[in-house]
Amino acid sequence: MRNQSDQDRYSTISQSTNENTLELPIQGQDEDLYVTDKANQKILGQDTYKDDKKDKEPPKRVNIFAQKHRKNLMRFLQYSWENKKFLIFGNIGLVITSVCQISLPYLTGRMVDVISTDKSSEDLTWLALAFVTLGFLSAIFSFVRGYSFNLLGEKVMLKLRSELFDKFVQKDVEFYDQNKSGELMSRITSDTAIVQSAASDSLSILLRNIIQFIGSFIILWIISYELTMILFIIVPPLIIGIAVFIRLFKKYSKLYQDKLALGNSFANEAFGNIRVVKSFAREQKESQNFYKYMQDAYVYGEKKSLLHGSFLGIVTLLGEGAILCVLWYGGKLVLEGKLTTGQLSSFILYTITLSTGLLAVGGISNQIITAVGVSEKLFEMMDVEIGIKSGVKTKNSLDGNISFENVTFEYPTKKNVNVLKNVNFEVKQGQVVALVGSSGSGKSSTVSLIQRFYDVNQGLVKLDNIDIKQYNLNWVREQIGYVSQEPTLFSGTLKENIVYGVNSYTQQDIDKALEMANAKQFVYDTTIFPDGLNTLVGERGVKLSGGQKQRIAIARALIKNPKILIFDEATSALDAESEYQVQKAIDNLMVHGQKTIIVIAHRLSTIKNADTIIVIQNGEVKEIGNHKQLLSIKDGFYTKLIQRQISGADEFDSEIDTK
Ligand SMILES: Nc1ncnc2c1ncn2[C@@H]1O[C@H](COP(=O)(O)OP(=O)(O)OP(=O)(O)O)[C@@H](O)[C@H]1O
Repeated sequence: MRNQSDQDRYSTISQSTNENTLELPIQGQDEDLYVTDKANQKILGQDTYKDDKKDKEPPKRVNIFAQKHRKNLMRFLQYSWENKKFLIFGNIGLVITSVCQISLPYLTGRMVDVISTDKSSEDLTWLALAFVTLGFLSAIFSFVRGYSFNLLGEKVMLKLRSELFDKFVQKDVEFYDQNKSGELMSRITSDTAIVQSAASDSLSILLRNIIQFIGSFIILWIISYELTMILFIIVPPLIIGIAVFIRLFKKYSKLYQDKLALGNSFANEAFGNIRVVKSFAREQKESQNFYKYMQDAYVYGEKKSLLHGSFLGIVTLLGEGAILCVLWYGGKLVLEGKLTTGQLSSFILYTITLSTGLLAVGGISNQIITAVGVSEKLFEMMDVEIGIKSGVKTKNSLDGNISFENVTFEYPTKKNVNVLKNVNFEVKQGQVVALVGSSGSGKSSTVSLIQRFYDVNQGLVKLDNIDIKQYNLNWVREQIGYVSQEPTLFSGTLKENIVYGVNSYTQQDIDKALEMANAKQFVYDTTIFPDGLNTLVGERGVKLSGGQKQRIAIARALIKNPKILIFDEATSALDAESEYQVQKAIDNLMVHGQKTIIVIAHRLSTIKNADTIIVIQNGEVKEIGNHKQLLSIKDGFYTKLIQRQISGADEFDSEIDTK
């Protein structure tokens, strides 16, 4: 039995994914089956992101003949056309193997006639030689086709994936406010794979099957129109049966995928929060819950199996019935001398080719339609315009003066909520400024504007008295060093993390940055890090303590020698020693006074040391001044804030000096 919280979590995930629909391509003949299976796997892989993003749209089926979709189809075919050599070779291989394969039933029929009627061993040898030649040709060109199309697919995927990453990584921060990283990841991995298979061989295979279908039909008609008429009686119910099966199979596949998606979502959450899982000793419970999700999927798996089995049974029955009818009626025609035994054999083989072609056309076209739908979303995201346009201005060096003039700002994802309202302040070069205010008052938003992650709605943000929009965007960001509250490192070595933002550096630069960040001692302490700078930090720097991470992040910001340094002081519990070490690093920098330093300050010691304190409440600047000046305002915001901190009795209580 699920307990209540499990049920809540279960139903939340259920609601989040049930809206998603998946289309499963049907299956056709050998290679088409392979392609279709690939597509299934890709669609299956996509579930991971479906869970990540509740409102992630499923791959859409679209009418590819509508002008918009045709344009889209042409756009992704463009990726194939860039590698036309492989496309052409693949298609040559495809056509030659198709011609060979379509000739084989005819040769088989001729051989039967030679054996049973002509009884000429010379003809038989020639026919056998022709058979072998076609077989060889077929094998060689199958290789050409397989190799070319697969390589083409890889090339398309390489281009598409790197292009997507490149486009995504350049988008505004706003883009990341709107799209979850899980979704972007799956766009790059799963969606591209779906598009790739359609862009490489699906269209060619579709074309080949259509040709084979029409070709077989014409040959059948030429061999015996009477017998072909018999097929007209059998084929329609077969097509209807297949259509019904596909419908049902899709329905259950979708439900199966949905259940799998729930399981994936659950597993993602469990692995992502593994520390919480362990600290509550929930491993077994999580395993049991995961099993339940899988069991739910299994129920539909069972239904699919039954359906699949029934389908095979019915198709076999109808197929064999068709062959029996052809044999019976065809046999009569042979006995009446209207048909040879060989022609009857060819007829049967062409009937098989015709039906597999029919199945494959359905499967592949479904796959292409799905791919066009997927690519539509991909291209749409790729084309999202970058709102933050770079200016052109740069300077030899920035002095570090910052000013906000009547700045009003709302987040693009939260229209009509002014996060900053008519904000005015000025920071002179080399000053240390503390931004203080209660949670949600707008401190981080202010520093986001200084880094031009967003543009203001009204007013101006100026650097050295010039509108920030006039500057080259990369140049502006190069002038600013930023250390976030919970600094994130990249997996790699300590050194790679420190030099992350600079193209050239010397060992002295690293050492200086480490020293200023108060990190040199621990980095070079071989009892802690035997590999020194070459120590691998693990994913997101998990192998480092909070304080160590913070100091490496400070060194990373300092090595580029920025004119403006922005700190978001950590509020999360660093142990006393780590906090002391980080604080020492910050104090070091504040003393230097060569940089403009903006600290989103939480600790009184930092606040007190600042030249200027800017008090922000509800997005408005309420007070500006130094510690003493602000404390002298009776009932002032700052005074109250400090008093609240004292009564809150957290980190300030031992240091507070309100005199
Ligand atoms: N990316 C965002 N998209 C939409 N709204 C946001 C975003 N970031 C912050 N906000 C909203 O803007 C307001 C100000 O947030 P901000 O992070 O600037 O506050 P803060 O003073 O830095 O808070 P804290 O001290 O808790 O970090 C809050 O109401 C917050 O919900």
